[in-house]
Amino acid sequence: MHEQVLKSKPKGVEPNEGSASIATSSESVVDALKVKEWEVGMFHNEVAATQGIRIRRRPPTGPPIHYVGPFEFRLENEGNTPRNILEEIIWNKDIEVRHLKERKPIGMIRKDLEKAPPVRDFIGALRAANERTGLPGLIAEVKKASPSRGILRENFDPVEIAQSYEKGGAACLSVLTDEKYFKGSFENLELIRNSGVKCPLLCKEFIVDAWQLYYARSKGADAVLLIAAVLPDLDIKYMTKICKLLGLTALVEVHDEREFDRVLGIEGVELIGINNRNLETFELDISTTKKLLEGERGKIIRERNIVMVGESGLFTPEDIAYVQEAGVKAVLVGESIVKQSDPGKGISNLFGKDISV
Ligand SMILES: O=C(O)c1ccccc1NCC(=O)[C@H](O)[C@H](O)COP(=O)(O)O
Repeated sequence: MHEQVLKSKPKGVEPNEGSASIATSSESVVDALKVKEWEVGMFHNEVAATQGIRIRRRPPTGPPIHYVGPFEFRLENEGNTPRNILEEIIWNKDIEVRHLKERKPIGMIRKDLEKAPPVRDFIGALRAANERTGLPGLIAEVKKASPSRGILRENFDPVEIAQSYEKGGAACLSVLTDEKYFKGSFENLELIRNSGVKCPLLCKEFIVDAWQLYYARSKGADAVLLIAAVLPDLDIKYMTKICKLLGLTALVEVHDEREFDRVLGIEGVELIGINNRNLETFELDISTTKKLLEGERGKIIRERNIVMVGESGLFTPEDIAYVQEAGVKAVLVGESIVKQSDPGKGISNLFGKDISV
């Protein structure tokens, strides 16, 4: 493996969490633990790689520190530098969730859960909209920014946008809660939930830990996103079970055939999204939805009555017709509607007709 010296620093200067400062015997134990953590992280990645998952999890403490005299060195190699934007988001999320968990352990969240608003039927709302309009049920996304598009809307009032979406005929809403890359927040989710908006809410987060499921529910979410490009099968199985216990709907997202086949192998999945956007390269291609639903996979979906969602890159009535023809009963749309001065009217433009009636 190619390695290069990333940084050196005198001992005692803290470079990032967990680094040792003075070489004592207790610190060599700490170092040994760090090496162990690193190895466990590697093990997780090896298991994930056997399932075709390219997104690696962050090495818990980075690679082991090497001491040379009064200096410590970390080695930069392909194992401790994110390879693409999705991997970078996931590595940051790992750190963020670790800190949030420390501040709010699961025992504390359980108390909040008792006070959480009742769960709304996410899939039921999508099916009802599809039956009512004959068009895919709309999950309208409340999103201020994204890594691929930058700022989408300067004048961003999450509640106003949510209300306008609901008035325009959205069946459900997707609320970005990631702050660093999407300028979203859990505060937005709570504000929308407490504003009188009745649409069920998807907490659009990068889930890396089951703790986040409890947290999302405690903040009023009705559904969460599980990304197959990030989560190994066992995590998806475990998390879908927890979702069921909490009453949450899991929208499991795939982007290619391999991810789709993995998800179809997991019992109890009822809602699957096909993301037309490659989250590693940002490439958009709405034929991804069609390609994945052709042949045997489409047949399985129909037999199991799974609701399919076409996600990303949908801008025109022709795009909607194209993914509907491919077999989706719902669509998840952000950019094309959130950018409109009147997002509700943006929905009519997107569908080519008023779907609120
Ligand atoms: O959109 C991005 O740049 C992005 C980057 C990394 C991870 C996820 C990302 N987007 C999430 C989504 O897929 C979209 O927010 C969602 O499907 C709506 O897409 P669009 O209608 O194209 O805004």
